Formats: sequence, structure tokens, C-alpha cells
Amino acid sequence: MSGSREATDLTPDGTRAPSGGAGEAQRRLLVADGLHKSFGATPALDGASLEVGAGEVVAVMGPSGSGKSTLLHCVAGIVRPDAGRVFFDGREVSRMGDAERSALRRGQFGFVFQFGQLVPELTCLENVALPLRLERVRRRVAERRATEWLERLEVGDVAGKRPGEVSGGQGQRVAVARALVTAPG
Ligand SMILES: Nc1ncnc2c1ncn2[C@@H]1O[C@H](COP(=O)(O)OP(=O)(O)OP(=O)(O)O)[C@@H](O)[C@H]1O
Repeated sequence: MSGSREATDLTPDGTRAPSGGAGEAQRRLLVADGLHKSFGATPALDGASLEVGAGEVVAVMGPSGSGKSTLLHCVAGIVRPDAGRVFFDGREVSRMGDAERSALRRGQFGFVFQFGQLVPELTCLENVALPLRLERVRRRVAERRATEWLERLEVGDVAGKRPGEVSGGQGQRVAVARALVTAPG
């Protein structure tokens, strides 16, 4: 994947310089600039850039194998790009150490992976509560919020089951609940 949706007037401070005279001052929450990533001889990203404003909804689309997952993994600090920079809320993710990137992922990013995302030994409720428990939220509070999200996604009935005992679709919903459980409000 190469090129960018919008890669002009880059400033890493989280604000977008006015462009086109509209007095635009949308806060840029996520900025990725010139990302390169190869797996052995396979280039997955070849200068990909992306900006996402606070509150903006963005879909990344492209053919299978074009680098969408690699891009998202790089911006979320899961994969380190070979070159290029990523800023989240003005902080440079690509320069953070492992512990700082883990804390950022736990607190600020929700991810639904394609495969193997739920911890098989935990119940679905425990899986959803996990990001909160890792942030030291008390078990009762974490499980109450996890229950609310499971019910919102219409899988409250699988709370006590383990991932191996639920359908693929139910498992995906549980993963979505886990991705959203740390969301504010
Ligand atoms: N861990 C890895 N090891 C080796 N090659 C990889 C790895 N991850 C991705 N690739 C390769 O990098 C390229 C981009 O993969 P990526 O998963 O980012 O694509 P994608 O657009 O998300 O694909 P899909 O839509 O099929 O999920 C592909 O050629 C893929 O085979």
C-alpha cells in the first residue's frame, strides 16, 4: 500500500494548519507519515500516509494483501514500521518503548483482529473485562461494564461461555465488545 488520503501540511502537534481558507482547525488525532514495512522480500507498505481527525470515521479499503492490516497495526503500535512516523494525540508512537506502546494500545485503541483474538481460557465476560482489569479497574466494575457491552451487542447470553463454545459470529461480537469497553461514556 502506498500513497495517502491526505498528507499535506504535516505538523505532529495534533492540530491541522488551515488549508484552503476555510479556517479549518480540526484536531488531528492520528497522523501516519510515509510508512514503509516489509516482511522479508514482501513490501506491505511503501510510503503510506494517513490522517484521522478527532471524531472522524475512516474506512481503509483495498484488495486482499494490499497492506490494510499492516497499516492499522503500525498506527496502533502493534507493528513497528521500518521507516516513517506515527503520531497519536501529538505523541510519536513509533518512538515509544514497548511498555508505553502497550499502555497506549490498552487505553486508547480498540482492535478486532481477523483471527484468534479471544483468550481461550477466559470466559467471554472475562475477555471483555480484560482491558479494564489490565488498567486496574476493580473486578466488579469491569465486569459490570463488560456485561453492558455484551448486552448491547446482543451476546449477553454467552457471557459465561469460553470462546471455543460460541459461534464465529458471536465470538466476533464479543471481540467488538472488548474493543469498545474502554471507550469513554
Ligand atoms: N507476518 C507476516 N509475515 C509475512 N508476510 C506478511 C505478514 N503480514 C503480512 N504479510 C504480507 O504483507 C502484505 C500485506 O498484508 P496485509 O495483511 O497488511 O494485507 P491486507 O490488505 O490487510 O489483506 P486482507 O484484506 O486479505 O486481510 C501481504 O502480501 C501479506 O502476505
